[in-house]
Amino acid sequence: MSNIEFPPLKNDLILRVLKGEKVERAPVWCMRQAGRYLPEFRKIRAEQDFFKVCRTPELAAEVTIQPIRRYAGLLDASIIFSDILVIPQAMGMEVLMVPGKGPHFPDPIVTPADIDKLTDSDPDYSADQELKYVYDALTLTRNLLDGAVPLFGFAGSPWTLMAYMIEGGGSKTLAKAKTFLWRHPKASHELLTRITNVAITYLKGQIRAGAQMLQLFDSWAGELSPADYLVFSYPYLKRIAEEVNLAYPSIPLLVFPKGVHQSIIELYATDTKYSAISLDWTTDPRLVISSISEKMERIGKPLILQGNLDPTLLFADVDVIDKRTEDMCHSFSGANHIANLGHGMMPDHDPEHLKAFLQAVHKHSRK
Ligand SMILES: Cc1c2[nH]c(c1CCC(=O)O)Cc1[nH]c(c(CCC(=O)O)c1C)Cc1[nH]c(c(CCC(=O)O)c1C)Cc1[nH]c(c(C)c1CCC(=O)O)C2
Repeated sequence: MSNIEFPPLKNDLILRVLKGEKVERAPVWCMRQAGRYLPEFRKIRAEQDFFKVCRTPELAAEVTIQPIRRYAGLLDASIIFSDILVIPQAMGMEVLMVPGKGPHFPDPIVTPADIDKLTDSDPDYSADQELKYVYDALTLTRNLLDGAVPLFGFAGSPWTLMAYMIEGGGSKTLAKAKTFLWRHPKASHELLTRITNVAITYLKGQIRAGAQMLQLFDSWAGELSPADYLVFSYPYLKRIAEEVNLAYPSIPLLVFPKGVHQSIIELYATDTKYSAISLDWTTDPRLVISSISEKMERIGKPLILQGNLDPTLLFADVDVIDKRTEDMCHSFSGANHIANLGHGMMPDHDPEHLKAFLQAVHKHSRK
């Protein structure tokens, strides 16, 4: 935990759920809750480059707190405004955020020799130094939150980051990244190991700076077959949880392996140090709960699941949002539940519809 003294926490609902406690209602937050669907965010982005916001603690803190302010009393967690791609940047790669298009790497990894250009193998390399601006943003944000809600830190999974570093941006098929795996398995494992090492340092640094929980985003998990996932992604995420948990056993770790199969979700629940697993909307929580709750009881670990409303449901009418959120909350009964969307907020979502979702969770998840 952090040695810094912070304002006392006023809402610890999500932290109690993550300890396995039974609580009065499901805590709720949303992936990408700070973002372009909020006019107050667009106002800042109209004047500032995306990574400038990430690198300026005052701006990152302001944008992190915007949804907490707007939805006062309705959100139960904040997540530091940053991006998973700060790790590739911290390893020496250039990443631009192109308006309307998303992330762009002008000089992606094409051959195994390109891995040698990454800076993390330099003798005087320090991931903590490269990423200090995120630590500063976390410390400032935690102070400015004044204990309203706990603060998440996060990182991308090694596989998802490797895929971006090779694709050079978004992709429909990940053909380049996967071709690299098949052609260069040894270099792939070297790259994954190096990203893992930086991620572990980075996540521990986020805890020292004030992060109270951490989420690992494996957004491109579902692009790998279950067998390949067990070779190229799962072992690295497992190791991250082991090493962070060893250093800071009281900090809860969450993992979002988007699009994976049931068998992988079960492995995360039973065989890793992750406290909670975030489900996307294509997974039926009832199936996860019915197939593993007995085993979880035997091993003495609570089953804690996060999710999983289809984000496009926020485009529906508010009465539909209310009903579908009620169904969603019920589908998690039998597990400790953290309500969330099954993926992030979208730029054209209506802020009032997010409010309807948050209110519906408060209404329908009461025990
Ligand atoms: C894959 C991924 C990225 N970034 C992230 C992921 C994992 C989660 C997921 O799968 O969505 C994680 C992320 N990105 C951002 C956050 C901030 C915290 C929060 O959740 O509110 C978090 C946790 C801000 C952001 N990251 C980005 C934005 C929008 C960019 C802008 O302001 O112009 C925000 C608010 C940009 C980004 N960053 C990334 C992409 C693909 C894009 C473009 C998407 C788009 O344009 O909507 C990479």
